[in-house]
Order: sequence, then structure tokens, then C-alpha cells
Amino acid sequence: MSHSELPADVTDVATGESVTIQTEHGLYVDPKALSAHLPALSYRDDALYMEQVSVDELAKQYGTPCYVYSKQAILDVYQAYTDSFASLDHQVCYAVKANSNLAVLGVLAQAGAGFDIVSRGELMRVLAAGGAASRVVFSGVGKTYGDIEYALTQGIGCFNVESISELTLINEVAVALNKRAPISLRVNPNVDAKTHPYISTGLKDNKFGITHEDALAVYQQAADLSHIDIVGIDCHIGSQLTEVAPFVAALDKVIELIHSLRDHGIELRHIDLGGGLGVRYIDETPVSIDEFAEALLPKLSELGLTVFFEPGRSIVANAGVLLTQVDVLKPTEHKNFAIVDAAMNDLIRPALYQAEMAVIPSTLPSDGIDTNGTKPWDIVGAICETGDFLAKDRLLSLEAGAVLAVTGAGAYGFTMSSNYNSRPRASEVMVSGNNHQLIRKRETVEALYADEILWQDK
Ligand SMILES: Cc1ncc(COP(=O)(O)O)c(C=O)c1O
Ligand SMILES: N[C@@H](CCCC[NH3+])C(=O)O
Repeated sequence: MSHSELPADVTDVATGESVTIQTEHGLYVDPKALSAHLPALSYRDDALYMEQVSVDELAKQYGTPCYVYSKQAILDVYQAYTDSFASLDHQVCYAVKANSNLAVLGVLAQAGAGFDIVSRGELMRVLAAGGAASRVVFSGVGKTYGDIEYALTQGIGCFNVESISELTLINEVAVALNKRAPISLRVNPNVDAKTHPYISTGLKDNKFGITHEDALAVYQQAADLSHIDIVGIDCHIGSQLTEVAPFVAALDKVIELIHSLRDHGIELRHIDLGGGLGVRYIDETPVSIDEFAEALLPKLSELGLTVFFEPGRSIVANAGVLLTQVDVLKPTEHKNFAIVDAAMNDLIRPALYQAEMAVIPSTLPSDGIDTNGTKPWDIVGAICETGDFLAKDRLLSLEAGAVLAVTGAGAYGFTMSSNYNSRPRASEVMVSGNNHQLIRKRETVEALYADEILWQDK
């Protein structure tokens, strides 16, 4: 399959808000137009740079597949949150699950961030990176006795409690340790976040939180427990939200509860609005952090409470790329496959959520885009699964050996990676200005089976 029907003036796409052209054969994503929306990336003389470093140079030095993150891009979004909510007493608790590399956590800890965690492992990472347990909120539906014990011993800031049994377990552990446990209830407001069903969390059919209807009674139960300190209220309705309306609807429900708690003599110190703000992967137009703040500030200011946020994706997604090299080109009558050295084990979002992520070349042809040479390609990995793809039907001009960057890969990329097909996980690199540094070594195959034990017949 060869012709792409790309218009000859394809580079003009860069002038519009959209960065794509959809043709009968596939999607063309204009690399320069897209990079104009991604602060960490730019093309210089047709070579892709992250901050001041050429992506080809990074691929050469560190090999592929490799995740690369811009330190500045991470800090800029963190700062945008703190600036937009500067008029309120607030705390940004970065959601560790989005990207838990110690270097990323360390940069954010130094900037003053708190953290949102969902496991003992994530708390251990935060502490290892220099974060303070007192600035950590502990979310998640399945906290175990051991998790709670560890968190209490470290001096956790707050447990976001998701069920009555968790509440009683936290009290039990606190009694055993002779400590007081700070808690907030995660309220499920039954609001449609208008996102992919797998990443919607605030509907009554989702496993998360305590229903709005039950929340008051559970707070009253909490108030009667000997070692529980009620400190806040929490809500997180989903991820990759592009509109502000669901956030406002959820906030309204939480405010209703805060008022009825006050009427019942239960005073809170903070309100936690969770995370969820979406990002632009290709042509999405999510609300900006400023617009998000503008919509929420009037309601929040009246409450007189400290406000917590738990953003993950919006802080790191567009600070990162996954670099991969084209290993094999396999054009056929019906489909063209570009087999690359990254796969679904490195980046599962396309396979799991049908997520559309941009794939752009590290080097553009210097004489402009050759529309005749462009073909629709499925960018696939070498894993034995038909679902192993990074992108489908993308109009690109490719040759074996070319380095490609999957953009938006800083969030839920490496953290969701696996060793399927005994593939070692990718390395990770951080860039700052013209410096760059390995922040996680590429795994070795030997490390994958180092803890396995051969069966011994007795
Ligand atoms: C409880 C909680 N807080 C925060 C987040 C971070 O969400 P996001 O990465 O969409 O900002 C998540 C993930 O959806 C979550 O489950
Ligand atoms: N892993 C999801 C986000 C899940 C958020 C966790 N509550 C994604 O890549 O989009």
C-alpha cells in the first residue's frame, strides 16, 4: 500500500489549531505543529530536541527503547498549579502512579510538592526521593494492615478512606501503635467524568470511594472511633478529563457534604479535589490549569479550607517521550507494518485504552515532507500479540534504523510497563538544559530471572 493522498501543502496544517490531517488511508500528525504545543520539544534544522539536547544524540548514547523526561517541563506545570491557586492555602500532591522514577519524585519534592500514593511501595519511593511523609495522602481501595502500619509509623499526612472496613482497620492499627490516624473520606459523587470507562472513577458503578448518600453516616462513625482524626474530604472522579464541568459538578456535591458535616459538628481542615486534568496528546483541547482554577476558585475560596490536588498526568505526560527505533519495515498489499524496538510492554496505553498517541520522527527530511514517500504505517512492537501496537494507520515516511518519539509518554508509560515476552524494561533519562543523565538503567535479561529457582526433584 503506498499512496497517502496527503495534500501537497501539508505543512500548512501547522497554522491551525489542529495538528492533523485525516485522509482515507490514515492520520497525518504534523510533527512541527505538534511540537509547538509541547513545551519540552522543538525541531531545530529538522532535528528533534528535548530542551537543548538532540533526541538522536540521546538515542545514540542511551540506546532504545528509552524514556526521556524534561525536568523543566515537569517543574513548569507544577509551578502553573501553584501560581493558579496562589490565592488559596493549597498543596499539590503529585500522583506518584503517573511516573514514579526517583529522579522525577526528587525534582518535585525539592520544588515543595506533596504526593498522592496508592501503595506502601509508592510511599517508600517518595521517602527515598526525599519527600516528606507528612505531605503525602494515601489513596486506594485495598490498603492492608501492613500498608497502614508502615504509613502511620512514617507519619503519613492523611489516609483517603474508601470503605467502612478500611476505616475500622485504620483505627485498629492506630490503637495497636498507640497513634492517631488522620483521615478523610473519599466521596464517590456519581458524576460522569466523560472519559474512557477504564479511567472513570466517580460513578456509582466504579469501585472507588464512599457514596455521597452514605458519606455523612460514615463520617459520624469515624468521629466515634478512638484513634481517628477527621481532617478532610476527598474526591477523584477520573483521569484525562478535558472539560471543567464534571470537576465543578463533583465539587458542588462535596461542598453540599461539607455544609451538612458542619451542621453535625464535624469540622474539616482540607478538601482534596483529586487529579484528573487531561492533556493534549494530539488534537485534544483540555482546559488549561488557569481555566480550571478560574472555574473552581470562587467556590473554593468561600470554604476557608486548605485545598489539596492530586495531579499526575498533567504534570508529567508531555514532559516525556518514548524513543524507539524502527527495526523492520514490513509493507504488504493490505497494510504496512513498522516493527519498532518498543512494544506494548513498554507502553500499554494504546493497547489498553485505544489511546491515540503521536509518533514523530527524530529527523525530518530537510527538503520538507515528501508527500509521495509517505505511507500509512501501523507502528507495532515485536510481541506475540495482535494488540501490540503503539499507533495505527499513521502517515509517515519511514526507513529502518529511524528513531521515532512517542510523545505524551511521560505519564502512565514506564510505570505501567512489564516484562512480557521476557523483555527487559527500557532505560529512563532526564534532560535539563543541555545536560542529560541516566535516571534508570536498562534492565538486563539476567535480572528478570535472577530471583527464580529451578525445581529440584527430592
Ligand atoms: C486517587 C487518584 N488521585 C490522583 C490520580 C491522578 O490522576 P491524573 O493522572 O489523571 O491526574 C488518580 C488517577 O486517576 C487517582 O486514582
Ligand atoms: N493509566 C491510565 C490512567 C489511570 C489513572 C489511575 N486512576 C492512563 O494511562 O490513562
